[in-house]
Amino acid sequence: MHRRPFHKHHGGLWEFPGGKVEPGERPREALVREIQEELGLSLAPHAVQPVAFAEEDETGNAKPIVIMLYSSAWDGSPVAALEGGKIAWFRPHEIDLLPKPPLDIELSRRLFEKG
Ligand SMILES: Nc1nc2c([nH]c(=O)n2[C@@H]2O[C@H](COP(=O)(O)OP(=O)(O)OP(=O)(O)O)[C@@H](O)[C@H]2O)c(=O)[nH]1
Repeated sequence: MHRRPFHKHHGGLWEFPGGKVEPGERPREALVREIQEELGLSLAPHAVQPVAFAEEDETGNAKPIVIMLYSSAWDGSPVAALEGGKIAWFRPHEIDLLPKPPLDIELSRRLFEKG
């Protein structure tokens, strides 16, 4: 998990590592790029598999955020939180207890199949 830098939106909260899809990019290409930039890890695009998605409530933001969660195999170990914040490994029951932004709460429920 990645703890967002304190000065940013949702600062100090733990999220699944990733980032925004750039124009002209496929979602999984964005994930491979973001994981390289943020963690220094190379993912093979064919090893990346969709797991779940979560979307902001439509009654709120006029452009609701959608976050797609993928799983992947990889080689090596994450170097560090290369773009700020902190990274750490947690077991599922520990992820449950971490303070997280709303969509990551939903994604972790889906990932660990709690409905
Ligand atoms: N992970 C996560 N991010 C959320 C949620 N809701 C929400 O508005 N966001 C926002 O979505 C954006 C995610 O973009 P990002 O992962 O590239 O984060 P970032 O702050 O490094 O991006 P930026 O500095 O380029 O804006 C952040 O501004 C984050 O605050 C949520 O539930 N989970």
